[in-house]
Amino acid sequence: MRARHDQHFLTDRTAIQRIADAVPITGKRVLEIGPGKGVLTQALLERGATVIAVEIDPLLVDHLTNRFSDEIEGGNLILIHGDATRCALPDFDIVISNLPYSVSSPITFRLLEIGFEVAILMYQWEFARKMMTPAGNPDTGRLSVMVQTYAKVKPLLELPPDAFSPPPEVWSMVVKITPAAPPVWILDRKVYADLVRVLFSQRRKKIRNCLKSAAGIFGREQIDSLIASLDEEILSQRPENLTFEEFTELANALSHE
Ligand SMILES: C[S@@+](CC[C@H](N)C(=O)[O-])C[C@H]1O[C@@H](n2cnc3c(N)ncnc32)[C@H](O)[C@@H]1O
Repeated sequence: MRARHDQHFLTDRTAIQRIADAVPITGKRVLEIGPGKGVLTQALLERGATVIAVEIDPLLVDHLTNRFSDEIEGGNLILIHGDATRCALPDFDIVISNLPYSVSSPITFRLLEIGFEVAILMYQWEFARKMMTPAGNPDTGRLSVMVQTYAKVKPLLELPPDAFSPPPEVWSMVVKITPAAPPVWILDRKVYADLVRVLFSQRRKKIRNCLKSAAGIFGREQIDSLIASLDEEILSQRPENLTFEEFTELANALSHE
């Protein structure tokens, strides 16, 4: 049975230290999503960070409130009871979290939209691999294209199920995500995000048909003139075959200057 709220608590002491030491955090505002019982929170506080911890489970919020009453009172820990996919978040510099795996995707998209200096995040192993798959590869998808358009992702640590209690059924991977300028200038980031979403929602279709079915979003005239301007070589590709430059070229052609 899957644990409620993905509650698998990290017990491997070396892994906790390596995650907390992955980037310098003294004096930084660190967002931790899903602090659980607070093992990573403790390590982050010990390194001189101000931690903003967002936990969905009221029982764990009570536990954290008791465990860290001094740090909360001193302003070093801001504890938020809420759903990190949607609750209001104060400003932060860095994100360090052992994420709840069932909401990895919406949380990652949200963090990229908000922006951060660097993120050290633990994901389900397969999810992390997918995120690092380059464009133009059969395994690529909306997540990999969006993440790699705006950031560099580097693997840091792989963890077996027995690093957690209770052990999950899957392996985990910690990655470092560093925001970076897109390879090609994107005129309108919303249009780019909409286009990538639309293309990968029909990933088995060719680009011509994907674009035709997106007329409701971008306008019939815009889509017709884009299709008329494109080479057959692009129109007959599938989304997974496009490069970052080609996604940008299509999105820029649909953007208003
Ligand atoms: C994999 S556990 C990690 C716990 C802790 N960081 C650790 O390493 O031991 C995920 C944590 O995220 C919390 N959680 C699940 N969904 C959440 C959400 N949408 N927003 C905030 N916290 C969430 C769970 O209650 C749980 O404490």
